Amino acid sequence: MQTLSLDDFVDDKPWHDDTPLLEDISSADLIAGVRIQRLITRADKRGDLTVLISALLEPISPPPHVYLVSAEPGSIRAWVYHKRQSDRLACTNGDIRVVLYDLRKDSPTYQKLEILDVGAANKVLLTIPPYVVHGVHNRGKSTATFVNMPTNFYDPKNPDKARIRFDHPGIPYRFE
Ligand SMILES: Cc1cn([C@H]2C[C@H](O)[C@@H](COP(=O)(O)OP(=O)(O)O[C@H]3O[C@@H](C)C(=O)[C@@H](O)[C@H]3O)O2)c(=O)[nH]c1=O
Repeated sequence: MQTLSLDDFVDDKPWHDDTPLLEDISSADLIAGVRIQRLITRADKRGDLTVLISALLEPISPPPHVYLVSAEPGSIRAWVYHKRQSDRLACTNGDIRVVLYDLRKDSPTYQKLEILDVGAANKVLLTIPPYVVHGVHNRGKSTATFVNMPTNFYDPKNPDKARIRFDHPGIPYRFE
């Protein structure tokens, strides 16, 4: 049997398909600075692959920190905002509602509420800029996961996270 060498491997051929990678889901009335990009899943008989973020088509701020959140059915993570980082939530499974609220007094969308239902039926990369208040609710009957690829690393000695209770009356949304 001839000894296998690296040269015996065959390089993948270039390929292209018409499904745009990370296409913006245009919604003119989004809260200022929020971005929603559609995630594309490519499947084959072995399973599937979904690109969560890529610098292929445009420069990105490379994520210095990436983590996976598992949300139990009915669980609520709200309300939070970050002062220095943008969150980049890749939601690809489950039935997740992300609620955004703009309390930036100088924002053109000040006091705008945004309700986004994402996950298996609407796979997205959601970019949430600093100071935009957000909450995440797993409305499904099974555990859901999402990946966060924030623009800053998380420092336990100086967590960049400000919170208020999920049912604060100052935010015009009730998690049910
Ligand atoms: C963010 C983070 C938290 N942790 C720890 C802190 C804590 O013990 C546990 C859970 O962290 P938190 O309570 O901050 O995570 P949580 O409040 O569940 O926040 C998550 O939910 C959504 C709404 C977000 O906006 C993200 O910030 C995401 O971190 O994990 C890390 O070890 N590394 C990290 O990068």
